[in-house]
Amino acid sequence: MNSAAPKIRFENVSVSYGGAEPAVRNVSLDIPEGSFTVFVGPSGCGKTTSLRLINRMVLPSEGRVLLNGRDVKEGPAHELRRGIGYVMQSAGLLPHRTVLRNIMTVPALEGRADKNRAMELMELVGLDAGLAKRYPAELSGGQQQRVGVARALAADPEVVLMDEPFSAIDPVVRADLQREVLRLQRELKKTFVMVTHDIDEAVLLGTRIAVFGPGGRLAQTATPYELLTQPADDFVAGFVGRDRGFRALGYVGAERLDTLPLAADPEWVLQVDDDGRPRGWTGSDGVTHAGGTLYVQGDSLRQALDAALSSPSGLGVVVDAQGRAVSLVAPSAVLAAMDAK
Ligand SMILES: Nc1ncnc2c1ncn2[C@@H]1O[C@H](COP(=O)(O)OP(=O)(O)OP(=O)(O)O)[C@@H](O)[C@H]1O
Repeated sequence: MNSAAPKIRFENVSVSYGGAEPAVRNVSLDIPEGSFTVFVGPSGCGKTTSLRLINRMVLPSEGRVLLNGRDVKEGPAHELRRGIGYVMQSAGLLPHRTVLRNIMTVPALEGRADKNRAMELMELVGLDAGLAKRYPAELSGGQQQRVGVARALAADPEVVLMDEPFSAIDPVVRADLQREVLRLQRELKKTFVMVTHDIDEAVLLGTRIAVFGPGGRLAQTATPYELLTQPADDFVAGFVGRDRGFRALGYVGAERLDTLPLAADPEWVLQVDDDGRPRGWTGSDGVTHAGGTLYVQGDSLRQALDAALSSPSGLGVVVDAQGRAVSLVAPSAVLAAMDAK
């Protein structure tokens, strides 16, 4: 296949379940190979339906969906789905099967169950090998979802679909799982398509974000940065939220950030340890205060602004890769660097 051609293409796709409004309305969308594409939007705007068009769980009423340039309607559904892993909101594990047998569900159907491969997958998704013989009910929600991810990867699919995979998981575990999935996608370089209604999750994970709006309309497809800085219309701007400007800073490198010498402010003395790592700020009253967040050289402007605003002296500490203080940054310098963009 031509490498420039999209992995998945929606061509003027509409889906009607027979209601007054279509669930998906005239959606055209290209999903590049190896991308992490996120479908995001409020409830009921056609995200899940769109995801299911890819593995043919739903058929278009109009238009077509192509995978590798081929209409997904062609050929048997089971062949199509062999190349597409699917992770659901509730992990959807088979309760009477052990973790290991759950992971091997799809390969076993094809007579290719391989226990060593299943153990490798457990390790890949961060599951302790000791859990292999447990049953789903003996796992936490987060562990079950990891099993769901391992199962989706078991047949070595080229595309992985995930439908709100983290929404039933508590926030701390969710952050862990999000990081793992991001790492997995980068490592495996597969095409991931995920549905969420959480814009922060979309911005965190997505390399491409498709925002769905009321009536199953595709309102915008963009990179996270474009979405935060150039929402296509009022609906997208409202959905993305009010602090989008601040979040967009997370994507802006700080190449042209003006910094100050460590002794720039006579009122405040930066304390450092023997290795030059910051240990706090001593004010003119002689009291030493804990420092704020540190800004590691090369990080985004968002981190630079955070360091400046959280510092008791009002000046953020810039550190090198070894954590040694090298300079200071004022909030005004961050704003100037933003303006220069
Ligand atoms: N099997 C179905 N039969 C009839 N109507 C359906 C069916 N599945 C979805 N719908 C309707 O289609 C519309 C889009 O639903 P869909 O589940 O795709 O939206 P969604 O954006 O994923 O929403 P949510 O975030 O709530 O899951 C909704 O109005 C829904 O009620």
